[in-house]
Amino acid sequence: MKKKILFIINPISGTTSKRVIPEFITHNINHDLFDIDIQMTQGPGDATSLAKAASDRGVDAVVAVGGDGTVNEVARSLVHTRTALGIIPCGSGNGLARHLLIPRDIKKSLGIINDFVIHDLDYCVINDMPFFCTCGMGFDAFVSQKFAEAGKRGPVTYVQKVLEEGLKYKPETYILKDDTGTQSYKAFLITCANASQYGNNAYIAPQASMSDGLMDVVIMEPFNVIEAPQIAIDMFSKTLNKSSRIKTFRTKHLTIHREEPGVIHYDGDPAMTGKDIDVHVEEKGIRIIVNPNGDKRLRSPNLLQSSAADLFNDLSGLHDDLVKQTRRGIALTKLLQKKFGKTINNIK
Ligand SMILES: Nc1ncnc2c1ncn2[C@@H]1O[C@H](COP(=O)(O)OP(=O)(O)OP(=O)(O)O)[C@@H](O)[C@H]1O
Repeated sequence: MKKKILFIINPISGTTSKRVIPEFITHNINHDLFDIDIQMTQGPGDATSLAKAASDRGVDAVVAVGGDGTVNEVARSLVHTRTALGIIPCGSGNGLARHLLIPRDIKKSLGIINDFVIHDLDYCVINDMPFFCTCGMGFDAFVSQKFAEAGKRGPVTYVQKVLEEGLKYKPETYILKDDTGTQSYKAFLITCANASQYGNNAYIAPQASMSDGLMDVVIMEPFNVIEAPQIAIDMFSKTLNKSSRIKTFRTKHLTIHREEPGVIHYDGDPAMTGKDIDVHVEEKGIRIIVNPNGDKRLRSPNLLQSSAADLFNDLSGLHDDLVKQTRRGIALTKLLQKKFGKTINNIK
């Protein structure tokens, strides 16, 4: 018997027109294996209700044709059901698709749907909001809010926003609690990562896995202007875990307390929360059509990237030591000046 697939297209995702996509899907899907239906969303939230109705009537897979926002809207209706999530990446960031090594070439990503290899993978929940890629608070949530307000789409706008706002952003203090204990951090941002990247190959948690039952918690501590470019380079070279300004650990369940209520993001969409935030993993809670030929080594840094990151972080450590020693030197000089000043005054 043929399997049933519903394709849900978000016409405003990404920067290119989706007009020809229905025809493209109809031409390239394997009609010997699948009966398909294609629907366009009319507005935000539409993908969630369309996917829920499809899952309720026993459709085998719902394919999100869009970016991480569309994937999130579809996937939240499919968790803990038999209906699998498929992705044709057409957004601006495509974080989950990139993590899963699903190509942005529509013909190739349709080939993956035709292969129909399904894995049970993890997803996470922040308060009561499911996310599949990353959630966060601090600077990344602030940027996602600015991005949503800007109303424009595309990576150039996003980078422009990051650069404009990054210079003004003030770190906050967060108290993190998991089964190993409680720790307080002053942080520029905190990300909980189910998958490895924000999108656009910005790897916030290069070693995150969607099949380990754990999330990677990434704490980015405040950094100075000299360190900022290297942090950006590390993010795009998959070597952020080597940075001295990054603390990471893995857990199943985390609570976070911050001084004031504020904005968080889940899969790039902003939302307001109170001072207390709860994040947990739902192990193997969603079925996803994966790329059976994806080369996982592509998620690791190459030798050059890895060595460059090691070298910079050694230099950065040296710089910190020098700063500390200079501070100690200044303090010692002041002390000596005080002592000698007194002695000289006494001699006088
Ligand atoms: N027909 C529609 N008109 C307006 N907005 C829509 C429509 N359908 C869906 N949306 C909203 O569009 C938003 C953006 O979609 P999506 O995240 O898929 O694209 P993107 O932002 O370009 O990609 P990415 O998240 O990968 O950067 C979603 O949050 C969704 O709620």
